[in-house]
Amino acid sequence: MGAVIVKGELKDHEELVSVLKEVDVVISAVAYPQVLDQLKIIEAIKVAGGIKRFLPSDFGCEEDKISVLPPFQAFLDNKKKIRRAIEAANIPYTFVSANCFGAYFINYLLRPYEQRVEITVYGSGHTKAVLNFEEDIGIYTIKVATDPRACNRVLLYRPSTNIISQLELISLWEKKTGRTFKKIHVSEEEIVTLSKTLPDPSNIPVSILHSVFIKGVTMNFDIGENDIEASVLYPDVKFTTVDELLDIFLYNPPKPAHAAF
Ligand SMILES: CCOC(=O)[C@H]1C[C@@H]1c1ccc(O)c(OC)c1
Repeated sequence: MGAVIVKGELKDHEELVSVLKEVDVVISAVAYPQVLDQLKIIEAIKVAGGIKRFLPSDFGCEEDKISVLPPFQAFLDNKKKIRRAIEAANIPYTFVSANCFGAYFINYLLRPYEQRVEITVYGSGHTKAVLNFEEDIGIYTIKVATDPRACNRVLLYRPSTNIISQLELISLWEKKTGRTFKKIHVSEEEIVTLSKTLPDPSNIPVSILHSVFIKGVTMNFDIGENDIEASVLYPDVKFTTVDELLDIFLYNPPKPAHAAF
C-alpha cells in the first residue's frame, strides 16, 4: 500500500526528529510498557515542528472520565500524563477512546479456539460494555487523524449496536453455534482480591475486567458536549456490529491476541 517502514527506537531523538520532519500526522500505538516513552515523541515533535495532529496510544477506556482499581488506574494515569503533556506543548491532538477491541475481547471471553463447554463470566454478566471491531477502529482513526472537526477533541467509539453485556454476548454465540455453555461466574469480591494479590503486571488485566465488565466504565458516563462519537461523525461508514463480528467468528475467526503488559 506504499507505506515506508523506518525501524528505530524512541530513545534515538535525532532519528525521531528526522523522521517526524517527513510527516504531517503521528499516530502512536505503543503498548502499556512504552506509554511514558511517548514523552520522547512529544519532545521530538516540538523540535521537528510541522506536525498537524498527534494521536497518542489511547484506544481503550476514556481515562479522563473514569476511576478504576489501582493497578489499572496506574496504567490510565500514565496515559493521562501523556495527554496533559500534549496539551501543555500545544500540539494539535485527537484523543481516541475506542473502548473494547471486539475480536480481542470475544476471543478473551468466549475462547472459541479452545472448544470449551464452560465460559467464565466476570460478575453478574449483566453490565453493558462496548465492543468495536478492530478494522473499524482503524478506519475511524485514520479518518479523524486529518478531520478538522476532530482537532483537539476526544473521539469516542460507542455505536448503539455495539453495546452488549457478557450474558447477551454468550446468548448470541449460543444461538449462532447451536451450542450451550455452562456459565461459571467469578464474583466481584474474587476479582478485587486478585487485583490486590496478583503480582504486577498480572494485576492489570484482572483490574481491567473489573472496570469494564463489573463497573461498566465504557458506558458509565455521558459523551461530553465537546466530545464526538465516531458513528455519528461518519454516518456513511458501514461499521461491523457485534452480531456481524460473531458471524465472522463462525467462518473465519480472528486469531487470539495478547496485550503486552
Ligand atoms: C482483560 C484483558 O484486557 C487486556 O488484555 C487489555 C488490552 C485491554 C485494554 C487495555 C487498556 C484499556 O483502556 C482497555 O479498555 C477496554 C482495554
